[in-house]
Amino acid sequence: ILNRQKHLDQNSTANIPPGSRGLPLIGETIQFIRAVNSNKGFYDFVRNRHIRYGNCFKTRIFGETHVFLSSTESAKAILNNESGKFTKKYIKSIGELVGDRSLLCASPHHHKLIRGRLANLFSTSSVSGFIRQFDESIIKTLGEWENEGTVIVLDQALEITFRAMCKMLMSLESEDEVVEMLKEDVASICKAMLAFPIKLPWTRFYKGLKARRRIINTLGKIMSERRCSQTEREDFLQYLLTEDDKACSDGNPSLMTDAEIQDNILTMIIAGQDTTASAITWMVKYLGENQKVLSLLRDEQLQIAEKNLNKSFLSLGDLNEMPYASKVVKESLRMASIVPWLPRSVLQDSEIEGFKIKTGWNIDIDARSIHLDPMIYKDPNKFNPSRFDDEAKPYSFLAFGVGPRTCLGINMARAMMLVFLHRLVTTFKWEVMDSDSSVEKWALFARLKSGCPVYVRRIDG
Ligand code: HEM
Repeated sequence: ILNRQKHLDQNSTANIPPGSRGLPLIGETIQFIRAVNSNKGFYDFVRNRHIRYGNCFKTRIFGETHVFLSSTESAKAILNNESGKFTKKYIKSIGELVGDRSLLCASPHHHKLIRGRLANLFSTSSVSGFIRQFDESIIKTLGEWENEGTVIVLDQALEITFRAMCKMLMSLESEDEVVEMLKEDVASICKAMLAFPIKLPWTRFYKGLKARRRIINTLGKIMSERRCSQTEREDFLQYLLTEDDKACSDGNPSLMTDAEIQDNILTMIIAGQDTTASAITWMVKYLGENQKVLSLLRDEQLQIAEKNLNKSFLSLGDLNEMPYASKVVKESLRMASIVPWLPRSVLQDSEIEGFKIKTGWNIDIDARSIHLDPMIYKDPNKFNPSRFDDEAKPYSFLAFGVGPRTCLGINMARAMMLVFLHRLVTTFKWEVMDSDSSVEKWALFARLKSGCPVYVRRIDG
């Protein structure tokens, strides 16, 4: 496949990508929603068309044209975006739910400013502090598991990651009343993200919007209380407010408005909770089904546990000494492809892989197909962390994206997965009680429908 990306000229012989435009006006939206509402999940819609049409195809959903691409060459060109011809774009429903000031939806210029501000929050020292907090919380949760019993991993992981996000962003503790309410509202927003953007009281989308409004109000109240409080907190919100106040008192314009801070705190909860919890759940399933891998992993982790006998919590240094666990995390992310495709919009007519791509179309890099391409990964459906002993082919590992829109929380996410792994494998043995790989309906990120029930037994029990 040629990776030629150039201005279309009058004489271009490039073709329009293959694919069906579906019915007038609604295109293939019904087929898409049918997949969203099935146990195979919304990716099934893309998988079927990828099989039928190949690495580049076109469809129409929610009134817009989408082109799906699944080659490392197109990933490189589009995600790096050196030509400046592409911008990030989510479907309308997602945009309205996270808010137009969220860095997910901001214009390229605005995105640069907000990302610059938020990137400071993810410094090495902030990740180090987070690891300690997170470890403490994991130890507490695993301590509550019975000596022997069945645990639903997804429920536990959603709880743990939500608590971690609330603490890191706003110093909210699980006992705080507001946390439970926020959790339910965030879940309603996530369920509304793939819904028809119809605002009628009984629709999923409307309920998601109402949940968003409640969250924004709560965040507004938390911010006002913070401004009046004498207590200095060490969290993301404090940092954003202090920087902002400093700029204003120096006579500079506000760095981020309150509305921007609110949209972006909400964005970080949504971007960080569900994704990491789903990834942890798949990882537990893959390990439970691959005992040889688990045994190698446990050997590595028990050595670290032994070395840390006199230390209560893991540090960043410990996580840097987990080469096998890091490969387990990477392999789990490859196989699960939690974010199945990376959405962009075309700002200027282009030619990609020999096909015409028109201004205004959406272009989606199909990360899942790349992750499961046998030409890139040998035996792609085999869970084999050692495949990452060698460097992966450039642009073939897209779990966190690449380029200027790479996941901001990548180090936090990896840290959460490694800390969870360490505590799990050094405390428990487990058996996966339901091997069904069906995914939850309406979920934006691939979540196991079974939630992955496991029967756990303490190692020393
Ligand atoms: C395993 C867990 C996670 C996965 C698989 C994941 C994956 C991704 C992916 C694929 C993107 C979009 C990249 C693109 O479109 O090119 C993204 C963006 C983002 N992620 Fe994550 N993420 C995870 C955890 C987190 C966490 C823990 C946080 C924050 C605490 C976070 C914050 C963000 C933000 C703010 C963006 C938007 C970046 C931008 O548009 O500039 N993510 N993530």
